[in-house]
Amino acid sequence: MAIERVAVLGAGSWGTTFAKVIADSGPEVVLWARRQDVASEITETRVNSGYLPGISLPANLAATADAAKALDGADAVVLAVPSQTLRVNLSAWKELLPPDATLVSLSKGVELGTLKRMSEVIREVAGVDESQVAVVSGPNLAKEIAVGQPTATVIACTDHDRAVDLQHACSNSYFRPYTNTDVVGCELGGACKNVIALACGMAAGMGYGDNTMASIITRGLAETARLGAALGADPLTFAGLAGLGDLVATCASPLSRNRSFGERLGRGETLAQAQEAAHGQVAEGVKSCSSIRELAAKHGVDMPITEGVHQVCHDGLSVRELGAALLGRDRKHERQ
Ligand SMILES: NC(=O)c1ccc[n+]([C@@H]2O[C@H](COP(=O)([O-])OP(=O)(O)OC[C@H]3O[C@@H](n4cnc5c(N)ncnc54)[C@H](O)[C@@H]3O)[C@@H](O)[C@H]2O)c1
Ligand SMILES: O=P(O)(O)OC[C@H](O)CO
Repeated sequence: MAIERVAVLGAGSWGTTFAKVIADSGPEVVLWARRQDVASEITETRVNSGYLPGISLPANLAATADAAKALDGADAVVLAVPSQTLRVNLSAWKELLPPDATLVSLSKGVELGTLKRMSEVIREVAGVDESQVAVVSGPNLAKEIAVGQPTATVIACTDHDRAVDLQHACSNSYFRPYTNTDVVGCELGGACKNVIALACGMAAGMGYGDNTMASIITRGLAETARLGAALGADPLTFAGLAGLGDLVATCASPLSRNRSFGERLGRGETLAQAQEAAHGQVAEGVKSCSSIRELAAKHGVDMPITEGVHQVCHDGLSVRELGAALLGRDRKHERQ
């Protein structure tokens, strides 16, 4: 089914950027903003200055603070809120969802408490089959895409035809989406890389260079792939855009909120100071390190970097102690 009208719920960095990507690809887009002043600013000036200063949004992108208006007649509903808030937000929108619309998750995280992936939360709250839920994940730093820098991504859905419809709706001269049916692998790649980026940031903040970075990225990918194997993901997904691609972009970029957050901790700032510097924007890994750690324990998977990041963020371990703990572990084979 051709997608002609899309609702994007969440007007933060990625929600606003992805709304622009779709509008630049052809469909009509209505962007829902939690705050009326953000919706009004976009309507009146075509700019969301709080999240994407200087970026002019296209004419086929409308904004509203009324979710019913955004959702009316939508062929696809894109969910662009922080992962730990998805359940509450979606519960409020549930009765307004058009029955056959593709529900698309942009959020990268694992829910605290339930240990569910975002597509699982969507299925549960909206009461839909897995074939109706898609996930977008890849090396997608919003600020680069907003200025039209070339980027690829993955649209994962167990229903390949639905993924292809969505692929058509967001393909343009600067954005190239690939499809994949491995929803589990794509979601785990997106959630876990935030935690690994925190660790890379900590190392950078301590003054360590590229060898340390590459070591954390590679061993971070190894532990992500181990969790994926336990949860039935396709191992090859982790060598793709939603695995290695996103991991490299997030761990290396000063634009990443997770990496920047970790860097502040590495320089000796407290969690509260790093949180204040984020100006209300989410560094998803700070919460997801706990849910991913718990998910790994539940499945008997060893994730030492995730464990260490959790201890730094929530148990008072210092970044120096984390480095020593990781290097002091038992020696082992690379593929264990
Ligand atoms: N920014 C990026 O480059 C990027 C890229 C890919 C994926 N993501 C993922 O997309 C999701 C959204 O990220 P973002 O960058 O748009 O985040 P953001 O912090 O920039 O914006 C979050 C948006 O959600 C809204 N929101 C609704 N309910 C909320 C609540 N209870 N608490 C806080 N905000 C609430 C906010 O008003 C805001 O519009 C995250 O899971 C993130 O990991 C982000
Ligand atoms: O800014 P971050 O760390 O949330 O990362 C943004 C995107 O997920 C990169 O793909």
